[in-house]
Amino acid sequence: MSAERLLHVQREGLLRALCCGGVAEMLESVLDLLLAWDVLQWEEYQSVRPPERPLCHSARELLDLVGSKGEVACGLLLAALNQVLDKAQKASLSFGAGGGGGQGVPWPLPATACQMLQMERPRLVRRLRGRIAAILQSLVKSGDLTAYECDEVQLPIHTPSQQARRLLDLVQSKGDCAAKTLLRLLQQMENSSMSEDGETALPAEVLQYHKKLRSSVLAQSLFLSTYGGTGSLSLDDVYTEGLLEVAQGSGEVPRPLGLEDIFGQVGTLNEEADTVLLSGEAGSGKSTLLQRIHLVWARGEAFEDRLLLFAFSCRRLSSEEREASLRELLFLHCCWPDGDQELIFRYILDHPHHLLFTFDGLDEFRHSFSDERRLCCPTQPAPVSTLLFSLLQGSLMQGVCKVVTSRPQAMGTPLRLYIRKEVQLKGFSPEGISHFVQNHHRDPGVSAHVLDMLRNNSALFGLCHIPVLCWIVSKCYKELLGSRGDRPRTFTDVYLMILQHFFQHRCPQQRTLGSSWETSYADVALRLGRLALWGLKSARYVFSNMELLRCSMTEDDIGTGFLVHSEGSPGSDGKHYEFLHVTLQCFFAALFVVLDDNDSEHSAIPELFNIQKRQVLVSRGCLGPCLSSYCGQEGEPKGHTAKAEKTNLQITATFVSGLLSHRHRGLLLQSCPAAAINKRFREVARALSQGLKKHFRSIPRPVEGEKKSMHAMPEFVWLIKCIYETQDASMARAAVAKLRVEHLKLTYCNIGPVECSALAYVLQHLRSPVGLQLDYNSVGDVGVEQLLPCLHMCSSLHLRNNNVTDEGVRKLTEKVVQFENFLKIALFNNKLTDACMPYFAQLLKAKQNFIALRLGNNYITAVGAELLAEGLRGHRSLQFLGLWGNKIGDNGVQALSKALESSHSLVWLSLVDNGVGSAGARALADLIRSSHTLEDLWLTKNCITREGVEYLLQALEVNSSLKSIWLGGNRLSPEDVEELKRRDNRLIF
Ligand SMILES: Nc1ncnc2c1ncn2[C@@H]1O[C@H](COP(=O)(O)OP(=O)(O)OP(=O)(O)O)[C@@H](O)[C@H]1O
Repeated sequence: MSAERLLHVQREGLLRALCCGGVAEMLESVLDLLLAWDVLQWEEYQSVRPPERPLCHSARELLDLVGSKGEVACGLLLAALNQVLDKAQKASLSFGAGGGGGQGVPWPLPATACQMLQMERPRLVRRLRGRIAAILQSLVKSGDLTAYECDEVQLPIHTPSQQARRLLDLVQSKGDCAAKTLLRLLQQMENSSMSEDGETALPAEVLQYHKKLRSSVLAQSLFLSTYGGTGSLSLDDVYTEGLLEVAQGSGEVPRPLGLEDIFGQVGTLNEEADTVLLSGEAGSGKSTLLQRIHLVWARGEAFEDRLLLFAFSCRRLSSEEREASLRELLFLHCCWPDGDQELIFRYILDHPHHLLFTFDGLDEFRHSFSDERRLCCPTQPAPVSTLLFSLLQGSLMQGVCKVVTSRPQAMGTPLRLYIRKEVQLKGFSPEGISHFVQNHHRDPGVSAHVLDMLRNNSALFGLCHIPVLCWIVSKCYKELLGSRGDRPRTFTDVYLMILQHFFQHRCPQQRTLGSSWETSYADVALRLGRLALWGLKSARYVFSNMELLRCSMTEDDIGTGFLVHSEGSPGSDGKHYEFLHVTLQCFFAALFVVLDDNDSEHSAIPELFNIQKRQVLVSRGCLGPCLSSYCGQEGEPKGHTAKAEKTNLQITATFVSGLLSHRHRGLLLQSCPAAAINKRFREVARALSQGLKKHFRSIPRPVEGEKKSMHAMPEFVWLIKCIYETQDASMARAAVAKLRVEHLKLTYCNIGPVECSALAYVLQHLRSPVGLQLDYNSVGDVGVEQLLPCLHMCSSLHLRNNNVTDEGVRKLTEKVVQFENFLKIALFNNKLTDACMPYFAQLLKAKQNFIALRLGNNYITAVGAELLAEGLRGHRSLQFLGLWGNKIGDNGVQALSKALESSHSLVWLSLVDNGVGSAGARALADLIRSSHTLEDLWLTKNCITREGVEYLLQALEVNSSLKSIWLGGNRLSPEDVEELKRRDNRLIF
């Protein structure tokens, strides 16, 4: 279709995209390109540009104007739109052949500096954005601009991009001399990486503000809040590096990152966006990591290019009900300037690249994201939600780096569009756990004891990968050492331990929780639980004194230690409190759901578990009536709808399952009648069974020739975790009794060791074996160990990208060697070395029905290949062997080929990117000669020369089963390739 026609038929969609969110930036960026490509003349540009006219008028006029200029102009407009619009906006539009972005057009070189300003306009706008004040100052000094013109350019109603455009227009109107000065100044600044202030020193007021901000951030970040502000444990003493990875989809292989990488290029998905998302499950350490960033910045140990750091808590921002401008937000919420406010704010606006904004806990922000209103003006008051979202998506303070933390599921698609990159926090590694415990217990005897105990209880060790649980376990080590009988292995077990710890701390003479529960603390737990649940259902995590009173909380209740002081929102009166950690709030909420007997007619359980009805729960469901009498009205600010955070409700439901389990019945029965407990347990069982059935019903019919497969969603994993908490084998058996699939896919489901324990607990009851695909998770060696109990029901195990090491392989192979059904392993992209090759060799020797071994992208060398060859020699069933991206070289290939010569089963062999040369090719030729089964041989990206290919060709003469040898990326000239292709079309380059 012609460009003219495309413009015509898509007019409505194009207008919508150009006016998206009522912000002019999209249209103005398109205009920049059209001006640069000479599609628009200067006068035409002036006549269509906003803000001289309403945005939609400008957009319509632009389409009309370009439409009247013919096919080429229309093509270039489409190309400009293709460059400027984001992925989601482009999804429903077509850009025709000009969609390449106008980059192939041979533009003449600019003859004058003014022409340069015009032709380079889009890039210059970007380059100027953070340097406007400095450039203006220099241009005034050089006499090219007046102070009045300077002020005009910098009017605060304009965004930095608009200011850059106004500056360019102004300088262009002054002529070539001014244009040359501007280009020179910009170049000088970039070359010397000078600050935006050019040669002028930082104003004294700004310096003073910087110092004040530093000391305030330092004071706030020195101690970990979990410790109830006791100040006894500084962040320095206890901080342990967590595992950080860039999210999938960035095209990069995940590798552990350091703090600096959060701000670097690695993993960038969207160059134009400024917001970095730091995501992780509950308690994985997001807030602590942010606190670490604050601390090292405040001490001047890192991120020195960020002069000012503004740290926000979304929890606190949530309770801000007044409208505020950006200026108020910065000064009131972060640090009040003692000096000239005007000057400091001006500095902030002019130096976006010197600022860092952090927003902790976006999942705790009570208001939904809305794209309807975007704010550009930094002095205009607006609801805090509008301010926050305008900052995150960049219409406000473009160019400022923002880091926002959130649980993964809480970050909806609309906001994800504005994410520069996502960095995932995966909790502690096994070494991290040891490090944390040693930091926590400076007495080496105690830490060794705790670690020993963890090593002997792998389910608990798995839980400790989540830092908040590691903290609880370390804190409650005495309770743990004293625990007899049932060893703690579930979330609920661990949280009951902290309950016991705090209550016992209040009343040391009572030795066990059992004896004190009913008499002393059941009422306290109920009051805390009521407050906790009320908070969760309306996404409240900070409570005023008044709210505590409404839930009948006493000073003594507060003294138990589960609530800690919180700052509340600025300007709010009286003391404020929050739970030690939000997961503890979930635990108390669960206690309330399980124990409260005031309203036995209305059980909260069905709603808590029912995913679809969950929004109802927030506004008017069963939890509403049973709580409102205690806590009064919701008190939502007008125009806002609060939303309960779904993962917190899921965590609460998980605890409800655990508390109702038979193991903890004794405890509950002291405060609640048995009939009520039994009824609630039945409700949980029903809800879980219905939830799973819903998943099973959604399994599509298998495509012909393919296995029946279920791609599980994170919600499925949550249901399985609830079943694990119940520790009820019959429930686990019933859960999968009707699951009839051959393949269970759980990729990208945030599966760590804890989830592995739960999966194994349930999947061991499957009726027939499944292929279990756990690619792209964080299973690790501990997770592998947790999976062992279900491997007899697995036909294959896929663990691509899961941090598995040789130790994990040892445990895995030792186990699966006994299982007849187990036929395939895929461990692409893990941390395997030569040391685990004897385990695979042994597996192959012992299992003569094994089919596929895929070990690509690990650290296997010739030594490992030789060890593996031991197992391959004489093996009778292996069909697929994948060693892509290792370093086995010629020697390794020689050993493998020799061992495989006797194989009557091998169909597919991959040795891509392994440093294989012609000697290796010669060895493979022998294998080809002897094999009657091999069909595909992958040798791409090696260093095979012409000589090596000749060996392969000779062997092909006597082999008719081989269908293809892939040879692209070897040491062959284009002429060689052409000739070789002709000699045998099974050679593919
Ligand atoms: N890197 C770390 N070093 C030491 N302790 C840590 C670390 N990360 C987390 N912790 C411990 O775990 C607790 C919970 O961590 P944090 O609050 O940072 O998790 P989170 O991911 O923000 O949780 P949520 O999503 O539930 O708010 C901390 O208070 C601290 O005790």
